[in-house]
Amino acid sequence: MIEMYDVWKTYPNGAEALRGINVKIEKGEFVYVVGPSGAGKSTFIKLMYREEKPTKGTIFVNNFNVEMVKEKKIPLLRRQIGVVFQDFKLLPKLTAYENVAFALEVIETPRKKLKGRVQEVLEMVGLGDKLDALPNQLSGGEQQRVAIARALVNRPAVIIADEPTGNLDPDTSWEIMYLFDQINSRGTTVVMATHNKDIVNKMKRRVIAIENGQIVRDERRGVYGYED
Ligand SMILES: Nc1ncnc2c1ncn2[C@@H]1O[C@H](COP(=O)(O)OP(=O)(O)OP(=O)(O)O)[C@@H](O)[C@H]1O
Repeated sequence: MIEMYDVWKTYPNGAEALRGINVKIEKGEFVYVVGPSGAGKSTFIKLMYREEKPTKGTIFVNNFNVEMVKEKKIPLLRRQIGVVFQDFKLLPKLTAYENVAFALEVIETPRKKLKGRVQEVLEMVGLGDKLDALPNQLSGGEQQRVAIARALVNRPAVIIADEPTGNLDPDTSWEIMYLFDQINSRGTTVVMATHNKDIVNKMKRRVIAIENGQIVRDERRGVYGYED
C-alpha cells in the first residue's frame, strides 16, 4: 500500500527533515506516527500525497510511484488518498454538504450520484442532520467530521491524518478516534501523525516513531513513548 525506500527530504533552507526513511505499510493497517516536534512527521505525511517531493528516494502509494507522478496525474493520485488536517481546512462559505460535494464535483461526478454519496458519507460520520450548517455553526468535533467525510467521499484506499485531534478536547478527540477506527475496520488504511499520548497508548496499534528525520522505533502494538 505505502512503501518508502531510502527517502530523504532537505528543504530549500537546508533543514534536513527526513534522512533515509525505509518503511512498508500494508493495506488495512492502522499506523500512528509519533515523535518530538520538528522530528519530520508532517514531512513524512506530505510526501505520501505529493504535497512535497523527496530530495532522494522512492515512494509508492497504492502502486503509484509518487515522486515520479507527472503534474497532470497528481489529481488521480490524490483521489486514492484522503487527507485530514489539524485545522480542518473547510471552506468557510460552503455548508457541510457543499464542502463534501466539492471534493466529488471536481472529478465530475454526475449530480444524481453525487447527492446520494455526499449524504451517505455525512450520515456515516454522524452528521446526517447538519447538511446545511456552515463550518462556523458547527463545533470543532463536527467540523472535523465534515473534513473526514470529505476525505472519504471518493472511497480512498488510504486516509492520512496530520494531528487530527490537535484542536479538540479529550472527549471529542476520542469520538474522532473511534470514527477513524470504524473507517479502518471497513478496510481503509489509516496513517495518523499525533501527539495524543493517551489515545496511542490505549489503542495499541502499530507505532512508528520518528526522531531527527529517522525511524527510531516501529512496533506492532506500540506505545507513545514520550512525556508530552
Ligand atoms: N516548508 C518548510 N521549509 C523549511 N523547513 C521546513 C519546512 N517544513 C518543515 N521544515 C523543517 O523540517 C523539519 C521537520 O518538520 P516537520 O513539520 O516535518 O516536523 P513534525 O515532526 O511534523 O513537527 P510537529 O510535531 O511540530 O508538527 C523541522 O526542522 C522543520 O523546521
